[in-house]
Amino acid sequence: MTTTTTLAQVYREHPIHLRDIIPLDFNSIRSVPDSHVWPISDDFSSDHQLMVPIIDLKDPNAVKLAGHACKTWGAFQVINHGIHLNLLEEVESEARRLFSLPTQTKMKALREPAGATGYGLARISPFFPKYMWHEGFTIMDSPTDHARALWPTGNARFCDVIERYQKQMKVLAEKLTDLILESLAIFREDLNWDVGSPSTALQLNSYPPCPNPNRAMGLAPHTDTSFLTILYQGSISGLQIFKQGAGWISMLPVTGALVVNVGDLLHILTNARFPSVLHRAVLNQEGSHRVSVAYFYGLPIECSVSPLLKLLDSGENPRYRPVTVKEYVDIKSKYFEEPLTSIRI
Ligand SMILES: O=C(O)CCC(=O)C(=O)O
Ligand SMILES: [Fe+2]
Repeated sequence: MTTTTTLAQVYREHPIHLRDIIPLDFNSIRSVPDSHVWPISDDFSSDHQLMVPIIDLKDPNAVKLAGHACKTWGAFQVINHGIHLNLLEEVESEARRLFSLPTQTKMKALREPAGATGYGLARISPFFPKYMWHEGFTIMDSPTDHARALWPTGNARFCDVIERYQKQMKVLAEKLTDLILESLAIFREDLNWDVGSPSTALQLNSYPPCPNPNRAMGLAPHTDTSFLTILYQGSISGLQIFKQGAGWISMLPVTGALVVNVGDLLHILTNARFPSVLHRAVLNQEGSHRVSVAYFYGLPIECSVSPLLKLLDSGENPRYRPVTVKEYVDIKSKYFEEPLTSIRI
């Protein structure tokens, strides 16, 4: 008998303690509690002049530029991506509407300990000694169940915007995947991706105004478990990526642009030629409430991922053993720090 697993089912095997799910009641808090105080870091505000590439998808050189950006940065921003600014603004506004609900209402959609969707802290929280100044809302497939809990009498607008966004993100993620594969001279036929549909998730993030933004962390450094991630961050900065030799670089918001991050699965497939980018979100110094919307695009859960031999230089060995997406998500849920090391050959 074959059973098809879903991403949510993989997460079910890694229950999280409620204390690592329930966010702080940010509305009632006047100072940063010790549980949320991070060691002072002098690198929160990065003054590097380096600029992550902005790629125009209509540029005839887009393929080459995307390949170069993935290789040297593990990230880039895209413009002319085909998603209307209106829809980006609508999804941001729905996210703000959700996070502005009273705490008791948001708690009605709280993620369950063994759950994958709903309101709560980031999944990476248990791996850090301090809590983040963050609340999130995860959607997989249909948003309706949680939306009904949040707005029992009227949730059509939220669901409509989210569903339109999910649909368009999927189209864009596929377009970006084709672009990236083309930059590597890889054809879809070289891959074994026809074993199900892509595993995707939509993550709404909220970073409420913080009384002491230099002592708290928005979202701690991590790489995404996806193949690639498409992030809308509105007009408030906060996202930073780590670049070897340069340190933390701010990803400055560009009106209407979307951030594309290389995720772990693309990292494995390319034998680290396109490295998954370490990134974090720091808090806004001016006390603005920042929200962001991340679309994680992953490969089918049963798909086996390994470095493509076609990409290896002569004498270069594959660094990673083959893993299925399910197995990799499982490993990352257990060993947050070194998931890629644990599959090294
Ligand atoms: O809010 C941001 O800019 C980053 C969000 C992020 O990295 C994530 O949701 O995985
Ligand atoms: Fe991320």
